[in-house]
Amino acid sequence: MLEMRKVGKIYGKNVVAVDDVKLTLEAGVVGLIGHNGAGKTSLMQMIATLTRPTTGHILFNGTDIVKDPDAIRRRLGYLPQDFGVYPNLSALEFLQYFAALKGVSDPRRPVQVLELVNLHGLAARQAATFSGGMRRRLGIAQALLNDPDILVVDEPTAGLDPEERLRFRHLLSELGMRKLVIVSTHIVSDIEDIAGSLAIMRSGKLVSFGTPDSFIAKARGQIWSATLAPGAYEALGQQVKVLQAKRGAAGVAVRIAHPSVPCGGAVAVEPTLEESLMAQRYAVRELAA
Ligand SMILES: Nc1ncnc2c1ncn2[C@@H]1O[C@H](COP(=O)(O)OP(=O)(O)OP(=O)(O)O)[C@@H](O)[C@H]1O
Repeated sequence: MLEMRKVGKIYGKNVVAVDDVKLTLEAGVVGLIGHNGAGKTSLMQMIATLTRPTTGHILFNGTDIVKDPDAIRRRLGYLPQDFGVYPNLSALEFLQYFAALKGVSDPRRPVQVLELVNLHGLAARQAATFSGGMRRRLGIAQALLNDPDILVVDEPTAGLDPEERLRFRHLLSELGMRKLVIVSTHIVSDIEDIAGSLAIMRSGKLVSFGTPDSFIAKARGQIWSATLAPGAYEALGQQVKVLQAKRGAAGVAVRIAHPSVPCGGAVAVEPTLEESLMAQRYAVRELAA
């Protein structure tokens, strides 16, 4: 459905934002994971035809989207990172406005998409009074107006509370049953239960692509749990990669990524997806010690 052939993006003379990305995607949820500045937004903007690749080609159902951007624009929904709402319009008016801009002529469609994102009870309310999660859902509703085959969503859960995150995840997961949903994030937990595949970007390159299980399988036998005295914890922290540390009465409970037994008393544990990605230096998390 969507094929990236050696796609590159250079800003100005020498900022390489995306570097030689080759990837073919079909329906399902794809998590695009990478640190800040990895090139996720740049890649998504090229898919959304908001900017052109400097090198390479992107094909949608076999058609080059630079030569024929309308081929994908008609079938695409895009929720940018900095999506804003017009403060004086109600949720329904906002969608009616976007429907007109997008040439969606069916007058029932704005109401249908409000139902899809579970905001129909708030159709008459001013979007300016919505919470962050409601605004994101309204953003998705806007992106769904044309019933797209591809939905591109950039950092959708930034600033959402846990309940809103969960609701949002369900929504993307449902949409991924029928569409290609590309979700960028640097928060692994946002997509771990819903992504069928993960594309890992670093410094503009696609460094790994696979199912969540394949990343976990690679880390199996390399994630350890141990409880250490504070002094021992500090010494060990210099030698091995500590993924998580929690101080308690019995000492510091740690989870460690290491190719072999890292210390006395360490027990091999089943890796979480986040730990698997952290072990391979694809994801980071602040340590809570
Ligand atoms: N319009 C631009 N002009 C110049 N450099 C840019 C532009 N947009 C992005 N960059 C640079 O390109 C690189 C990739 O940025 P991009 O926004 O694509 O990364 P990202 O993975 O989406 O990051 P984040 O998670 O912070 O949104 C960064 O070095 C960034 O500073």
